[in-house]
Amino acid sequence: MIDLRSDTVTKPTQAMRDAGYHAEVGDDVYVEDPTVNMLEKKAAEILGKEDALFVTSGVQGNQIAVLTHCDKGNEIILEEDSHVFYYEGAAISAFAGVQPRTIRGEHGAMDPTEVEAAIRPEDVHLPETGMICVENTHNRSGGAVVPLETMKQTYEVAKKHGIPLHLDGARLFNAVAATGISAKEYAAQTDTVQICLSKGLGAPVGSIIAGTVSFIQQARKWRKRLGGGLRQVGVIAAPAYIALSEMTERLNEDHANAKLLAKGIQEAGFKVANPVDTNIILMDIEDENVDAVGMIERLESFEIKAVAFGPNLIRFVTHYDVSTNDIEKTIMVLKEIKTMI
Ligand SMILES: Cc1ncc(COP(=O)(O)O)c(CN[C@H](C(=O)O)[C@H](C)O)c1O
Repeated sequence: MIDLRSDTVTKPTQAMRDAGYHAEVGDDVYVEDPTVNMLEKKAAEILGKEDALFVTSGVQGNQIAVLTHCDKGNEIILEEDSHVFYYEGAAISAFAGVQPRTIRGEHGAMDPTEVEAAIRPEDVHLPETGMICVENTHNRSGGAVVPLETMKQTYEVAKKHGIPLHLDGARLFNAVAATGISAKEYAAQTDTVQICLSKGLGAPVGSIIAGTVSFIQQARKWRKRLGGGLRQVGVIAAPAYIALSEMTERLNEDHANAKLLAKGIQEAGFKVANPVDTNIILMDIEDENVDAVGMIERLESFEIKAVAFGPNLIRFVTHYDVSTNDIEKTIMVLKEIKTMI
């Protein structure tokens, strides 16, 4: 089985499993788990933030950021295909009582001028803009890297208007690997940032949110309110620590595999819809005699898994558990399928 559905399917390495087994633990509600404390300290250092908090998932991290930054009745500005808007079950409204103000980005990057134009003026009729949310890399644009300059200009707008900027950096380290720009430099253009340890970095569970000491203090309270008060969390924080400290360097391997697959998709006679900056490839089958559901079924008959990103769009994601050999097999299968449709 070659699983190209997502980098969320990565399984922990043996070293991660051993680390979890041997982890020193304590009750994290009393902030006494030495392993998660070490992970949070390391994450804050890497991201150049005062403090950090381990959370159970990227969604929990993003939603805690919304709950901490915003008040009920606020509006948040975010990209129309962003994860926070598209895939988090309207949690921003369900939990935080805020409404989205979406902007269509170019390869996932919102135009800072459009962001500024969307900020609400003070008026009794209008919601206050409570937060601006950026996503880098941008999942639904095919893992597109949002340029640092765009992030800088967006953050300038946010600071000018006194509005907090949160980065959904679920795949931030993929942007780092693609550009050579450090996580700290990207995070410097944000007030708060969420990074996933459980995707391409291979941890079994977990994300980190980072920001000021005061933000993390409030975020810890919101995490508790959401039932996220973790006890002997070192068992999963130890693998996450390995993910953060040892698994970022290898992401270029995933990017090379992604480019190899993109080339093979084109050789097989299909179209690639994105520039393939990182580890995500979008295959456009609009002109084919099969839709996304039919293509997924055909791939599965050859023991290859992918996901539909639209009626005629297939997403493939490369990751730690996909080898170059798997990519070559996938290309051969696509060539075979092309002769069948
Ligand atoms: C940009 C971004 N931010 C946040 C999340 C949520 O992370 P988790 O809650 O799954 O840990 C995801 C997960 N993305 C998943 C995937 O790509 O397969 C699905 C779509 O939820 C994400 O892509």
